Amino acid sequence: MGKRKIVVALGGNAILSEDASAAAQQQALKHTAEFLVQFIENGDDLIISHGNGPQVGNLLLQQEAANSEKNPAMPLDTCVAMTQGSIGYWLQNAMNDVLTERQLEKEVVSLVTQVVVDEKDPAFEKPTKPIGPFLTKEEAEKEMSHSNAVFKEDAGRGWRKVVPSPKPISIKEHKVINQLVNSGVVTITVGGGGIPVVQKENKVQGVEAVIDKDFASQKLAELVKADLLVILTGVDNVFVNYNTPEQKKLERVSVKEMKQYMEEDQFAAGSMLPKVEAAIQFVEGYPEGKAIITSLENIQGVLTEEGGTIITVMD
Ligand SMILES: Nc1ncnc2c1ncn2[C@@H]1O[C@H](COP(=O)(O)OP(=O)(O)O)[C@@H](O)[C@H]1O
Ligand SMILES: NC(=O)OP(=O)(O)O
Repeated sequence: MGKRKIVVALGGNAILSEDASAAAQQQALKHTAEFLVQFIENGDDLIISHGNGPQVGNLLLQQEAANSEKNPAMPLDTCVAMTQGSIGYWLQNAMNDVLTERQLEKEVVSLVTQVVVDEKDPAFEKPTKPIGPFLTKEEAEKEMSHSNAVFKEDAGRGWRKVVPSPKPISIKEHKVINQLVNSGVVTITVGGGGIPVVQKENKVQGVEAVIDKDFASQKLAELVKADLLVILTGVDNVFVNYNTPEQKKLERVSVKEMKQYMEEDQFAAGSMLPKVEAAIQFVEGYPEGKAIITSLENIQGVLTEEGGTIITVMD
């Protein structure tokens, strides 16, 4: 397999388990880096993106708890920037440590990245992006009774705060990201879906939202003309009839077939559906590209392009 330009989007389990301490997240990222380094050993050029849903929600709670006139809570765009920075810092060092252990010479950088959205995006009227901890129904109802916050049930896993999640239109730093990756630098970018901004003439202005990292990664893969968009999550494959006795794993799938499954409601909103939609959008917009949805543990399958769920425009 020749050298490829790959955008890898890291799912929640690559960063956070039960323990939300900095030390535990750094440890989880070290484990993740041990898998990711296989792309570098394979000679691929790597761009890494990651989520921030649990972290940005936790940070908002900390902001609210300490809010005072002298120490005001930061707005959501700034909280996204803060989590992009902290996770990028952990991941950059985790990658550097593993590269050093394997005696691989490679530069790694994490980049503060802003993603432009449309201020008229209907998502601002309808919050859908789950962030922060899972609550019980009773806890969520109590929170909603004394604030404007909206909580929704998240794919059978509990109740979570939801915030607007507009679609990415463009990525401010995409040219420099391309320059970095083309020079062989492992680039960590669009963390947490990117800092959401709207364009006001020649300036940008932050907006209160959390962009879905799978859509931001898709936009990035399109802008840098990646050969492969890899979406890493908690399962080796996308399934139809998921979690039922009839469940069937999907291996090589065309966009046409995937769209048929979407019509049948095979993919849960807020979990697998955005990944499938991002994969479809990438290969439709850039038919030379391929998208793979799989787990971190199955990177060997990605290296050979034989494992995971591979989505292409071809029938
Ligand atoms: N049809 C499906 N096929 C496979 N997994 C599915 C499906 N529907 C829902 N899921 C669940 O969605 C999860 C991925 O979503 P989520 O955990 O929100 O993403 P992330 O890894 O980005 O944090 C999978 O680990 C799986 O539990
Ligand atoms: N921003 C984002 O999509 O985060 P998660 O993947 O953690 O939900």
